[in-house]
Amino acid sequence: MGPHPAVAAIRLAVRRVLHDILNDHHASADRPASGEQSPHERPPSPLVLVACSGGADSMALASALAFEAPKLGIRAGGVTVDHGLQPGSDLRAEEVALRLRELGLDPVESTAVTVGRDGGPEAAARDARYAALDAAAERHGAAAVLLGHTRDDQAETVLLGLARGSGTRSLSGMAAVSGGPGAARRYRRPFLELDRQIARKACMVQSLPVWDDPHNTDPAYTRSRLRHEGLPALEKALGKGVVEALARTAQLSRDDADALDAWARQAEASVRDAVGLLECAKLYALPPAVRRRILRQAAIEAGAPAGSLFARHIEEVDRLITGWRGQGAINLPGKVVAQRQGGRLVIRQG
Ligand SMILES: Nc1ncnc2c1ncn2[C@@H]1O[C@H](COP(=O)(O)OP(=O)(O)OP(=O)(O)O)[C@@H](O)[C@H]1O
Repeated sequence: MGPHPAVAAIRLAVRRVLHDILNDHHASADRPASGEQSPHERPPSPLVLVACSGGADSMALASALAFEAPKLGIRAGGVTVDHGLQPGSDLRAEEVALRLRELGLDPVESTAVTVGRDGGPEAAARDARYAALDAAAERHGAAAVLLGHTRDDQAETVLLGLARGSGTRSLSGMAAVSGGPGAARRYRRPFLELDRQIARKACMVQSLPVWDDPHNTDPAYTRSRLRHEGLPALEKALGKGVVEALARTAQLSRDDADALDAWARQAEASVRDAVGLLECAKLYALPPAVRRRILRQAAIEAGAPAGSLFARHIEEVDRLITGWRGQGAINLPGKVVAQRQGGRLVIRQG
């Protein structure tokens, strides 16, 4: 008898991603940086780490990784981050690490972080967590880090973007593959198209103990309210397919955003004058979606931090082009100033 369908589903999702990681690994081994590597030298087997909170999604992920990796000659390890936000969280983290070792993962580490306050509690915890995961990946020379985000998490992310009134990039949610410092394809999300219930079921039938983070049900957190009140209300009003539709929206938006980004990169060179300043008349002629991307990029290059640059900032800069009535300089985050001078748009740190 084969494995339970839920277990088969999580394993298949992980196996696909491990194949991608192996392909990337072999491609990079085929390009020796020094040119001195012997063509017969086999690259060492890659290490893949699972980022595990001890929750159902990432425990299911850890179990599938432990099962699939050895079959492909991949080493599998795990990291759990102790955010230090609840009493006894250090013991919890040790317990999660123990469970990961019991699954046969090696190396396994539990790493403690200090969560700051920047951007609110959720964003601060996330920043600290990714910094710790990046550091662990570097320390162990890992080829990739797996994250347990599911299709439900993706739907929540799309709704949050929608409610913020942001553009297609934000509606495109989380990428199946994304980067960390110095490693463009470090993070992989094998469960992004998988129903959260399947991960839960897979833990249950494998008798894996899971821990439910109290933050996930704490109504003080926006995402938690969305998960427990917002999405169920939407499903009640619109039908069960909402989560799937939102996840599909993410993919469609990602493709659109990628295409518009590419268009903006191409158009950028054509709107600059001989000394590299942006020409307002040429910007005016572009579609707003392309023009705003160019303006946003120019602000970032001038030193505005991407994370604090919002749509309303760019709209205001855009009005220097489309609604010119002699406005003064526009102040942007990072002490960047945008102003119109003699038909040119000057964006620089002031
Ligand atoms: N404390 C942690 N240590 C290590 N990885 C974590 C931790 N918290 C979250 N992650 C990783 O980030 C993913 C998303 O976490 P998030 O808290 O947004 O989702 P979740 O639905 O609570 O996931 P899970 O059920 O796995 O806890 C997790 O699946 C896991 O891979």
